[in-house]
Amino acid sequence: APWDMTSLRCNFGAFCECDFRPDLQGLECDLAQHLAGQHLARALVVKALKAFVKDPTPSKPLVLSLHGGKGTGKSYLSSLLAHYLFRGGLHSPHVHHFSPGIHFSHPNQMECYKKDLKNWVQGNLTACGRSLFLFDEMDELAPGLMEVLRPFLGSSWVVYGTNYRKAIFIFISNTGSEQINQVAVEAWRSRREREEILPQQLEPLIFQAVLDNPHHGFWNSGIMEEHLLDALVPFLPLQRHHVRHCVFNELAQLGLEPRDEVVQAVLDSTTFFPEEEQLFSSNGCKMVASRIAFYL
Ligand SMILES: Nc1ncnc2c1ncn2[C@@H]1O[C@H](COP(=O)(O)OP(=O)(O)OP(=O)(O)O)[C@@H](O)[C@H]1O
Repeated sequence: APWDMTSLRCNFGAFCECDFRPDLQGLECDLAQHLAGQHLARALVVKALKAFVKDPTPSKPLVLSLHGGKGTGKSYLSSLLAHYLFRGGLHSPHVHHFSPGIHFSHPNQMECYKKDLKNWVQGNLTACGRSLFLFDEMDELAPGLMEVLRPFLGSSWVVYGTNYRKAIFIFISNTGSEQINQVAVEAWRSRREREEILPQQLEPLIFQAVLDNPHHGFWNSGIMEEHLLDALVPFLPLQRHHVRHCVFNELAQLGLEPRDEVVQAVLDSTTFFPEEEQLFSSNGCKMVASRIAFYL
């Protein structure tokens, strides 16, 4: 319709919430029930979101960087987040997902990518301040691209008529996973509970790992140095019982009862590290869905 009230209201950028419909209680419940073994990620993300959503005029966008090994739940948590924040979830027109292999695959086109990305982010923030930008596989991003994002992440940049400070940015990578895994292994060896691992213990390790990784998109971007990230969110390696939890989730999703032989078959085909103790799944829960499809 020519007088669609939502688009009319959205011209007044500062008041526009577009299809942003945060249900943080729903998110908390879902995470508590379904996200296995990530007490730190859960607490950090929920805390950051609560503060951000309740503030009608945030001083900067919410910027989260998720770190951890393969299949530990980074993408899974991101999709739940989109689901509980936006009507339409990942399919909302205000949720933008970037993958280097798909969107930035030709290194010789970097200048075009930079220009396009900047225009895309700016254009979408003009259309709706409540937008979510999700960047996958940050450690495979060509260097230089993230520089164009830097102005959007801080508190000083202004676009006329938009409130870009209401945006959410999420960056995902495996950078720091070795350090995180090492802490988890050491905790186990010194008989400390996994739940005793504190975010303060991991944060400086992840920070340094990003600074030291020339393949990470933040390399030389100034984003780390200027502390534009609101949280470095660690994902711990998953133990046997967490993988079991993933199998139960997956079976429930398919409308099936838990079955011991399926759980056992998935666990038997999972590899664990370290070599001696066989504590943590090498691929987290990544193979669970396809293995189940195979064993059913
Ligand atoms: N902690 C978890 N709790 C419950 N399910 C999980 C968890 N981790 C992974 N899964 C399941 O495994 C699938 C794959 O995990 P996901 O894509 O989130 O991994 P990732 O951390 O993003 O890995 P990668 O670094 O390889 O992209 C998810 O879709 C989910 O079904």
